[in-house]
Amino acid sequence: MSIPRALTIAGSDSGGGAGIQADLKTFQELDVFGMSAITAITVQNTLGVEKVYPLPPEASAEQIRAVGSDIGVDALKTGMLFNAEIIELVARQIASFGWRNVVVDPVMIAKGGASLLLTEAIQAMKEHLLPLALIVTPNIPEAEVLSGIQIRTMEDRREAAKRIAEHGARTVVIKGGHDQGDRVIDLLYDGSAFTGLAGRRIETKHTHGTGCTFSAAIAAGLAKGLTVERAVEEARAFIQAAIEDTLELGRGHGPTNHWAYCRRRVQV
Ligand SMILES: Nc1ncnc2c1ncn2[C@@H]1O[C@H](COP(=O)(O)OP(=O)(O)O)[C@@H](O)[C@H]1O
Ligand SMILES: Cc1ncc(COP(=O)(O)O)c(N)n1
Repeated sequence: MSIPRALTIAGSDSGGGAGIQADLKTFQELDVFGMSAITAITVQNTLGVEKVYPLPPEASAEQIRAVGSDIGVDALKTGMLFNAEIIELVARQIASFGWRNVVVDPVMIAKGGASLLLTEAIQAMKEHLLPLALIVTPNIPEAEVLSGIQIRTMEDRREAAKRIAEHGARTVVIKGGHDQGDRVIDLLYDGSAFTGLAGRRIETKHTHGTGCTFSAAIAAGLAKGLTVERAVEEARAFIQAAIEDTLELGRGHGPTNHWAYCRRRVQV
């Protein structure tokens, strides 16, 4: 039996709700063997990011080389990459292995406002990483930065997706977590057609790590051989359950519940 293998290249969240920790929990729940290449260590809890310690760029590259050359990678995701040097070395490793199932979560700013990507690194992300992406998953503020346009309407969102695709990402998913109203819509653009994945908006402050969890679930689906559309659909169901079954941890913006999706499946 061959076990699907997924790699996360991201920052560590000591609070366990986002970053590497969220990704590995998600891989585990979705029956995928999880591996990690840590790019930075954050001192973080539900109240916010207190400090960021980026690792030397070679540390990220060497972790990727070590797992890629031995264990193998069926799919990977990137999260917090922090600076241009890390982005360049990570992109070089991904390209040298020729990995295709690449999910880029262009993490820029934590929900609490801390910067997880230096402004000068945005160009490196567009130039080196987006061309390698099978899927890129910006939230609305990240989509505005990557596309250079302000997003107010659904039409703006479609235009932004087209512009982001011009950087080379095969599929663009603009996430709707920042939507107002009673529905959230994640917009998927595959280079020719748009698909809206709508869900009920859950009123909660416990959404720490939603984007990390969502992109990790997509990578898990790709590792198992799902199509892009199926992997995104399952990731939406995973994050919806994880937000709904809140854990109420911490005094600030708490983590989502990584057990929820699979526990529900066992019950039905
Ligand atoms: N309050 C919410 N209710 C339902 N789904 C949500 C909510 N907040 C986020 N999501 C979903 O979580 C995923 C991550 O979206 P988002 O929160 O926008 O990402 P990020 O963490 O990068 O800001 C998306 O699939 C989005 O639709
Ligand atoms: C290490 C790390 N990676 C990513 C996020 C983004 O998550 P969120 O936007 O939910 O704060 C984070 N807070 N910490």
